[in-house]
Amino acid sequence: MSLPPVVVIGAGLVGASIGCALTAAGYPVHLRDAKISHARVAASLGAGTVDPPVTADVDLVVAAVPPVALPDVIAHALHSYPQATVTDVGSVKAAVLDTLWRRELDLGRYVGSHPMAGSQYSGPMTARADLFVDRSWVITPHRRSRPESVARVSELVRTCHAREIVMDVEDHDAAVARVSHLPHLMSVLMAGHLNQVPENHLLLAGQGLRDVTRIAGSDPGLWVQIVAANSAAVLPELRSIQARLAEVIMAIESRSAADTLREQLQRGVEGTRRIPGKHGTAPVAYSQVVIEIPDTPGALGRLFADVGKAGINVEDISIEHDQARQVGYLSLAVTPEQEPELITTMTDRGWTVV
Ligand SMILES: NC(=O)c1ccc[n+]([C@@H]2O[C@H](COP(=O)([O-])OP(=O)(O)OC[C@H]3O[C@@H](n4cnc5c(N)ncnc54)[C@H](O)[C@@H]3O)[C@@H](O)[C@H]2O)c1
Ligand SMILES: O=C(O)C(=O)C[C@]1(C(=O)O)C=C[C@@H](O)C=C1
Repeated sequence: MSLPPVVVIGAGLVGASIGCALTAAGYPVHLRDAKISHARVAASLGAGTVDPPVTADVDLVVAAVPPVALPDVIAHALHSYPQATVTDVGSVKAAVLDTLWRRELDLGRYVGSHPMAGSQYSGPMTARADLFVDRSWVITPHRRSRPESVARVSELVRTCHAREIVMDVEDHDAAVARVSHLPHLMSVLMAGHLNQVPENHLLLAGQGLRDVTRIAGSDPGLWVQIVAANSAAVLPELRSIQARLAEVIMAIESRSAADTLREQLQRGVEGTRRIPGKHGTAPVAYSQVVIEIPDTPGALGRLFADVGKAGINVEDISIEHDQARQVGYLSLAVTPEQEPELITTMTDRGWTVV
């Protein structure tokens, strides 16, 4: 039996990634975007088709547009696809729902959601079918959401191989202020500070700086909307960090305050340990295997092929470029048990393990 059509409105990073995951699972996906070129690029990458669907057959609409456009797009979708459950993937939930309530719409078929996966990139070119694999995906039903619509969004989450978490909108917004929006602003402040660092000092940048600034490369147009929509939850978090920063400054200023500084550093260690592992389980300490790769076309592909042949499950990767030599360093995170096998396999295949 063929699966019912899904419409994805907004064929950017998140929308096109959902389109790719649904297409891979056999769903016919119809892509819509204010920029037809985005929908076409997404279609060419396997996210669906730009052809219009038969409206009455559509059973799910996913709104993946920037936060300010969400209320209009959701309201329009509820009207245009009368049989469909409508969900959105916006990063902030309460403001959108409040706007929809004020319009006095029948919201029974609307259930908000938010995949906790993305990147610093925008647009369909950066879409990936596996973006949501093992990531949390929050579903935020409201008091009028129909159970069958909630179930339809759950199925979307499962199809994208994500891990469902159900929350109400206020709790969701408080949580993302802490684990997404505040970290984003911290990264932005750190990266912005680099504008006053001379170039010869930047040459010394290692992985630490890259780790804390990656997300600062995100689209400011999107993030100004996210922070504005969640300002009530973000402000107390910022104030709390402001107080901690003042404590750190005082501790460093006053030579006798080493204990205060140590306390802050220890709090940091404890905080990192509280971040759950990939599957929502206790965090796992992975081993990092660093492999030197020549800066030549195809080198990365060959390396991944060799890792694949070894049958080793890589949990995370990062690449650092050597500023002076034409090489890069690929860091592969694997379980401590797999580390010796990976090192042996890669060395046998002629790679330099650093
Ligand atoms: N970027 C992330 O990491 C991330 C992660 C999870 C959720 N989100 C949320 O997902 C949504 C989309 O973010 P993104 O990163 O994919 O952005 P994006 O810029 O990559 O894609 C947004 C797409 O929506 C299109 N669009 C804009 N207004 C439209 C309208 N009125 N009608 C139809 N199409 C329209 C744009 O042309 C673009 O193709 C946002 O609400 C964001 O909060 C983002
Ligand atoms: O990994 C990243 O690049 C992200 O920042 C993704 C991230 C996050 O903070 O986790 C950013 C905003 C979204 O609303 C959801 C996910």
